[in-house]
Amino acid sequence: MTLHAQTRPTLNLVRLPNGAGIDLPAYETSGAAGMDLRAAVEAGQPLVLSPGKRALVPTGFIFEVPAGYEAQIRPRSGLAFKNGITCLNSPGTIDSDYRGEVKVLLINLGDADFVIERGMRIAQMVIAPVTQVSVRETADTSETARGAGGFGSTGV
Ligand SMILES: O=c1ccn([C@H]2C[C@H](O)[C@@H](COP(=O)(O)OP(=O)(O)OP(=O)(O)O)O2)c(=O)[nH]1
Ligand SMILES: [Mg+2]
Repeated sequence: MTLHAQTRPTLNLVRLPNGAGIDLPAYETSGAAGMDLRAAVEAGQPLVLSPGKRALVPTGFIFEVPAGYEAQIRPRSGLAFKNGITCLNSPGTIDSDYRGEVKVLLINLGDADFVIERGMRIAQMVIAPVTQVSVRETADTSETARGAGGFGSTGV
């Protein structure tokens, strides 16, 4: 089901000079969680990512993430599966008070050069609500059945 447009928060964005002609971030299907982001590398000067290398890829936009939300930059599964391309800091966090260009930190975990052309869809961005908490130091915690068990404590 498509979230009705009137109930959607608005993502204001500013196009930077290097973003000229780049498609706006968009949901590729009606129920998509993420909007695809495109590489704003220079036309005719593709970025070649060799195996094991990483690069900060510009998107050409400043996003004004609404207060109370964050933007998560996540890999595209197709690029990950076919080419070993992923976001090194996945999910990347775009703060609602960030006013710089959004960039995508890609790494090539595959075994071949990966060529990033201008306009290529390199990652996806999910807008998600966040909660900020007040921090209070206490002497002890409440007791639970789990206690300090973790990291496989419940078995396989
Ligand atoms: O994939 C990313 C991750 C972050 N950012 C931008 C937006 C974000 O709001 C800012 C800071 O990101 P983060 O908090 O993850 O990085 P940091 O290393 O903690 O830097 P800072 O000290 O600036 O917070 O950098 C991006 O453009 N792309
Ligand atoms: Mg930070």
